[in-house]
Amino acid sequence: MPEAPIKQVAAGIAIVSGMVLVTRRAHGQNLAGLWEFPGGKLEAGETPQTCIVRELHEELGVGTTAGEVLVEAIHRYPGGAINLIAVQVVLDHHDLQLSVHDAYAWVAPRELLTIGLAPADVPIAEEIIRRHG
Ligand SMILES: Nc1nc2c([nH]c(=O)n2[C@@H]2O[C@H](COP(=O)(O)OP(=O)(O)OP(=O)(O)O)[C@@H](O)[C@H]2O)c(=O)[nH]1
Repeated sequence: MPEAPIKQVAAGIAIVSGMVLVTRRAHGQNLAGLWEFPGGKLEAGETPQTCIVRELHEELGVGTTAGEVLVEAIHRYPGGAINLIAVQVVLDHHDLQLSVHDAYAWVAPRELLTIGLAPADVPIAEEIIRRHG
């Protein structure tokens, strides 16, 4: 069988006072209980930046200014591969309204590897630690 194409996924990296925003995948979702950087799959015609602005509005009820791509990393899950594109973001405010996740947290960069991140996120966390840890 031909391999499915790699899904392009944008993830927002928001850092405020040295702390990084992470969100927890809710019960019933793929990878439930694991922490991730909020975001989602690119739709046709989207850049990582336009995608992350749309996703953070949908998922957290917040406007965002999207900046540079920090790093991207391909990860192969049993169901197919994703290319996780970490986009630096500045949130308009920090009063977040969750709609698809069941929790959010601000964590120190070096804590990222201890909280139970989705496996695809580990190289992203390592890059954040290199730059901000
Ligand atoms: N947004 C986001 N998704 C991630 C991260 N790490 C990671 O493995 N993923 C995976 O990338 C995909 C993102 O798609 P999505 O946010 O649109 O989620 P979804 O549950 O609708 O996806 P699905 O079609 O796989 O069920 C999911 O399969 C999710 O598990 C991350 O840090 N942020």
